[in-house]
Amino acid sequence: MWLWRSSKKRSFAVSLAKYVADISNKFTSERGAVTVCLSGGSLISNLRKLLEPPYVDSIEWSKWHVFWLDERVVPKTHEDSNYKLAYDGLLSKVPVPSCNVYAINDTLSAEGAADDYETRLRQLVKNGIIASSSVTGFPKFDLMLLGMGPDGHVASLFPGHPLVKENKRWVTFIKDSPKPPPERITFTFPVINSTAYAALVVTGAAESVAVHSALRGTQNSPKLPVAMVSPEGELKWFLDRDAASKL
Ligand SMILES: O=C(O)[C@H](O)[C@@H](O)[C@H](O)[C@H](O)COP(=O)(O)O
Repeated sequence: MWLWRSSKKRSFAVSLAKYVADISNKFTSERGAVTVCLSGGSLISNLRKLLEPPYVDSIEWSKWHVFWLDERVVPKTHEDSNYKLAYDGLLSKVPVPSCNVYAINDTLSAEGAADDYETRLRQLVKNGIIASSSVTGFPKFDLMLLGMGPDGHVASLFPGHPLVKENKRWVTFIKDSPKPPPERITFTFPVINSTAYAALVVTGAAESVAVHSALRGTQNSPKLPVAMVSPEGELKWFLDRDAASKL
């Protein structure tokens, strides 16, 4: 595990952009594609430096395949949509082919959208776009960019919710999310923990208690979802000064 903490907002976003660009370049040169999973929340604005030189020019955007770790079950045009957030803030500004952007089917119910997303992922594993973990048999994405909520949730896996224990499905759904809106789909922990690279990108003082619990907690501390992120590959934390203030 690797931890990056910042005292300046600017260098935080630059370090994150460099990390994403380096991983992108590694996979696009090694296998001609990179699979990148996004979250909602503050992540997209934290990726803002990707839109500036040298990163914007060094990344082979045409080889990006973009997925969502979790998505709210709302139309793609809705203000709550994680797709819309990423499209407006990042994807509309870089040349990722639209056929490589895997949004949920927003005409389906939560259950239907989760089933449909999993089916599409299975097809992409068959086609070799998404790698497969020889250790777990679950899909092995190249890079997952995770946010974390003040309660320690990641993706739409919330503390104390039975979904944190799901160990068969790749994608599942929740209809009682404590963070609105209530209906979402989410990757499960076996998928998150099969990834090659994972970054936990956390900003803000409200998150500092959960950051402390995950990184410095004792055996008696409650096991937050964020503390269950334990990828097959490499995990890096990117913390701004406020999020790291209790460490
Ligand atoms: O759809 C969502 O709600 C997000 O994907 C969610 O899991 C997010 O990553 C965290 O809640 C952190 O959000 P902030 O970065 O805004 O704290």
